Amino acid sequence: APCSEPVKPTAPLVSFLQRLQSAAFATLGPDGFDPKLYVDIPLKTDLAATEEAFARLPRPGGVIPVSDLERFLGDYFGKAGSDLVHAEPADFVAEPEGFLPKVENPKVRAWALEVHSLWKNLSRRVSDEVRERPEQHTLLPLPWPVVVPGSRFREVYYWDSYWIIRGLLASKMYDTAKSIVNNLISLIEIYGYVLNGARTHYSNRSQPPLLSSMVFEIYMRTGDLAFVKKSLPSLLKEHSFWNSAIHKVIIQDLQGCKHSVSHYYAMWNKPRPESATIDEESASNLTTASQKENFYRQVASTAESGWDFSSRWMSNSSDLTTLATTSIIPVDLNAFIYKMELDIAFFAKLIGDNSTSEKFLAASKARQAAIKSIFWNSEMEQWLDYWLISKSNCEEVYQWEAHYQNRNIFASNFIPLWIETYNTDLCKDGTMVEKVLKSLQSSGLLHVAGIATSLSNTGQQWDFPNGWAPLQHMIVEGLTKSGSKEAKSVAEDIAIRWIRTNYAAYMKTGAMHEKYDVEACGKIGGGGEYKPQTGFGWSNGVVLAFLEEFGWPRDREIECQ
Ligand SMILES: OC[C@H]1O[C@H](O[C@H]2O[C@H](CO)[C@@H](O)[C@H](O)[C@H]2O)[C@H](O)[C@@H](O)[C@@H]1O
Repeated sequence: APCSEPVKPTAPLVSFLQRLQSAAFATLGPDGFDPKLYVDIPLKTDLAATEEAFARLPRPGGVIPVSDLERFLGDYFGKAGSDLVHAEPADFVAEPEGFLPKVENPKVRAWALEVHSLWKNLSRRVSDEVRERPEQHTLLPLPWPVVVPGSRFREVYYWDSYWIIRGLLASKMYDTAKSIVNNLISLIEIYGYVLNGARTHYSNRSQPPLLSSMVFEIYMRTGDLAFVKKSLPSLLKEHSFWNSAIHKVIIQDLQGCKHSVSHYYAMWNKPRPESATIDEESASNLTTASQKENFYRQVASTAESGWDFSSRWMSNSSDLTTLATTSIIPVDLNAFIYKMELDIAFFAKLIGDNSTSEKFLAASKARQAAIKSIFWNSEMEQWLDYWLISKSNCEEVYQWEAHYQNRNIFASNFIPLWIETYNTDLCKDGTMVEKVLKSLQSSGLLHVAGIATSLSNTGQQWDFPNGWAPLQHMIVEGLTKSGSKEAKSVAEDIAIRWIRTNYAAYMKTGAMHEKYDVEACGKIGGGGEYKPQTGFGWSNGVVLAFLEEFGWPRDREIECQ
């Protein structure tokens, strides 16, 4: 699914930069080579002149000599990242009034203030050059100030922005938080959805849809109704995108009820421009053009999931070419869309649009029923991804079968806990939340330094032993709000472990990291296709959000125990 296989056209600039990337790879070799750099660099002059100069470069034996390549890069390109200039956020103050009132321990408070000050390092605005000559940049000219994840991730990313905003709200930087949302809204106005990231070549896919959650959190802090009113039309467009032909699948359950659910599906069937040399190598053993096209679509669709890459999407966890993301109905994606529906119903009611509110309340009820029928596994007390197994590639209605639920354990199996009505419903059943909690406790995911992404050590970055800030946050917040005392205390324990590991790694390396290794306190994560990154937007956001929620008493040690 689906029957049509859409592909977004590539911008001529991206095609050229990809050729440059491939030539640079031939010159420099794989050691320390980051293909993303070549699609991030801005042109100094027009594309035609740059292409002509590129064609004139000497190529003895088919390879450009290092010195010629370096000279060409210096003459014709700006530095990667030079098109987003540092811009101190106007609402940043060194110690905001009311900042983390429950953090009493002086060491933790001093560190939290350092993490808070990292917003200055990560804040940027798009340079005037990009607005004047957009055709010379892959960077998109976002209108408002931005906050980037950090290091090689020099541009705005969609789902990262949710946890960046959670941190900004703890830092009382409400205007910066709103600018981020306004930028994402500007993307919906142009493309109809929020892009994976703010570069042209990310326009063939989105990322986990958390825009409504960003608006919700900002509204809860600021009470800004005009902001909600401005956001609502874009949220409606985004909802249509995630329920349009490419993302929608119908599954009929055992009672004969048909459920509409969503999956990830990128409009792309070629190597990802930011990782083309890697994707081509991964596909090198595939023999036919259609096998390669299918693989590239699976790769891009996995990038849309945010979990790039993981055994979660592979039928053979040691073979990346078995990625089957478009054939999987992910439990977390449907939980996010369920939340989007609840949020839209809430916002519409706030601004007096009752008919939209009722329509989305009905949509949320249907999604809630679908989540229960398709994903819930009463034996394991978890929500499991559902695999679409069928002979034909584009069935209209899939028949649900129990053995197509993926019984492997992933942190995503617990993400519905994050959606508040799930908590309410779980609690109605008294012991239900305790059962899900027990299932989490016996899952093998809980470790000394946080929640592992999965149980399989595949070398992929969204697998064991890596722990990611967003996953810790959603599960901890879900347990905290569940109404169960026991769940809240487990949540606090996970948050404490996570804060300690972030602190220890920061003291050792002087940086916040993109991911951590949950097997040991203070150990950073690894694996995957690029070097571990620092900065780092969502990790900073989650630490600040945890410290705001749980505080840190004066007499509790912050060092690894
Ligand atoms: O360059 C390779 C891939 O990198 C991104 O994915 C990873 O970083 C993102 C930014 O922090 C994060 O949102 C994502 O969950 C990570 O896996 C990018 O999103 C991919 O599209 C890209 O191919």
